[in-house]
Amino acid sequence: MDKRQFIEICKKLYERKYVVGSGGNVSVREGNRVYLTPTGSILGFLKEDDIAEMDLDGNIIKGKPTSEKNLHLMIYRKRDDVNAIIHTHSLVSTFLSTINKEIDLLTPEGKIFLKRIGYVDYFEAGSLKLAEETAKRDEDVIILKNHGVVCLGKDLIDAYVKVEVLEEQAKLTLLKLLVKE
Ligand SMILES: C[C@H](O)[C@@H](O)[C@@H](O)C(=O)COP(=O)(O)O
Ligand SMILES: [Zn+2]
Repeated sequence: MDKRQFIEICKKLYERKYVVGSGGNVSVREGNRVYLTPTGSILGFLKEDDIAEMDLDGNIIKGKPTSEKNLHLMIYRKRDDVNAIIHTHSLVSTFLSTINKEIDLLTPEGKIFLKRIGYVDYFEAGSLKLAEETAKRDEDVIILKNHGVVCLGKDLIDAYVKVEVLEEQAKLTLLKLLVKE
């Protein structure tokens, strides 16, 4: 696992304000091992040695993994094609979920990179129910109502691009709502 890239991506998510404070979490799967951000960590300040480790059965090998570890593990167990998961609190993507507005895929970027968006009702952060309901979806981009987003990728870069393109499509959707015809 490329720990340098893992840390770099986490830093980018923080610097570009897809998360603030200790929000958000990231994981990468390699074989039976899953590498995750530690619970309560600030993604912009992580060091390689902070990265927690689990196996797909849920055994903790190193550190204190994210409180959303069950969400990450349940998705990996169901989706062999997914090797990276990014959960953020992207502002506009999350805001639109608070007013029950779906995100329109308004440009080729959205159609090409996001394809379909799934929606999950509000369930308590870190709960098994949130993990179960999110893992039920078959999209690669999932909105967690009144909470944030989850983007799945074949690798970390793939998941990261989805986070960025999703927030751009959310901003376009908001602008469209604000502009009176
Ligand atoms: C309230 C939590 O921050 C929740 O939003 C969780 O989903 C999150 O984003 C960060 O939790 P961890 O620090 O446990 O990864
Ligand atoms: Zn969260």
